[in-house]
Amino acid sequence: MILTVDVGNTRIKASVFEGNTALENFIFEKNELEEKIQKILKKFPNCSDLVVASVGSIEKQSFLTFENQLKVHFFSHEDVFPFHNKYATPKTLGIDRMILAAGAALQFPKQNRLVIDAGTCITYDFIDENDNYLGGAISPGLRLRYESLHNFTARLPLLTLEAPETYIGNSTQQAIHSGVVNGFVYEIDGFIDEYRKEFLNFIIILTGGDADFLAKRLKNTIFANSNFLLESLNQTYQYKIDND
Ligand SMILES: Nc1ncnc2c1ncn2[C@@H]1O[C@H](COP(=O)(O)OP(=O)(O)OP(=O)(O)O)[C@@H](O)[C@H]1O
Ligand SMILES: CC(C)(CO)[C@@H](O)C(=O)NCCC(=O)O
Ligand SMILES: [K+]
Repeated sequence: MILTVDVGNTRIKASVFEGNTALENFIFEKNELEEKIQKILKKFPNCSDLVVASVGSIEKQSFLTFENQLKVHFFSHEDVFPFHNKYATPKTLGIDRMILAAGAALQFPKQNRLVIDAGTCITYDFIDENDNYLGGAISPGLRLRYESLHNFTARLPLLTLEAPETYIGNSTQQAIHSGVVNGFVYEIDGFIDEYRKEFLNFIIILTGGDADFLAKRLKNTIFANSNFLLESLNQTYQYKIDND
């Protein structure tokens, strides 16, 4: 059994895998890290490996306390990945994006893939059919858009996610919901259309905290898998073991 942990910029997600099957998923805050992991390990004492991808503020040292209980692997740029990295600054490429790209390459061999992660940030990652990682885009996620409108203006309230009634918002609240949610949807549909101009065929994987909300609003029909990063972490770890 493998315990995978994704330290994002907002919260931490974890999943226990038996082979390729996720047995249980967990979401918790950064200050609960040690307590929650101990709880998971108590519930699943057969966990032999703890595998971490962190883009958040939590460093490798925070996981070393578990080393007397199981094998700990903290993914870094030094690991082997199943793609050729064409990013001009490979050392600054987010480890979450590398894991997503690896998962896409391993799960969907020999085809073009676009991975869209709608989390704190929206990230777009393209891995072509020859397993070249080309790059993509980074933009603010849904909650970040609501927060930045409020934080950097005097008059805009902080709203929580709500589906706008129409694109013509007829009140401050509706105008903000339209700008944030419709802007988000148009952005993603627009990017997909742009990729379609250049690549005849590709599969799209949509993941992240806002994936389910998004999937039903996109013009393009896309299958959402909010557990894709943790699944990819599990698979990339198997790949690492087989190729080290
Ligand atoms: N309880 C929650 N707390 C925070 N965000 C939530 C929650 N439920 C849904 N969301 C949505 O999830 C998005 C954040 O996504 P996610 O939780 O995947 O981010 P994250 O943990 O920072 O991961 P990453 O850094 O990989 O994006 C927000 O835009 C928000 O709309
Ligand atoms: C873009 C985020 C914040 C998304 O989680 C993360 O992948 C990151 O910190 N990336 C570093 C910059 C880059 O990927 O080029
Ligand atoms: K993200």
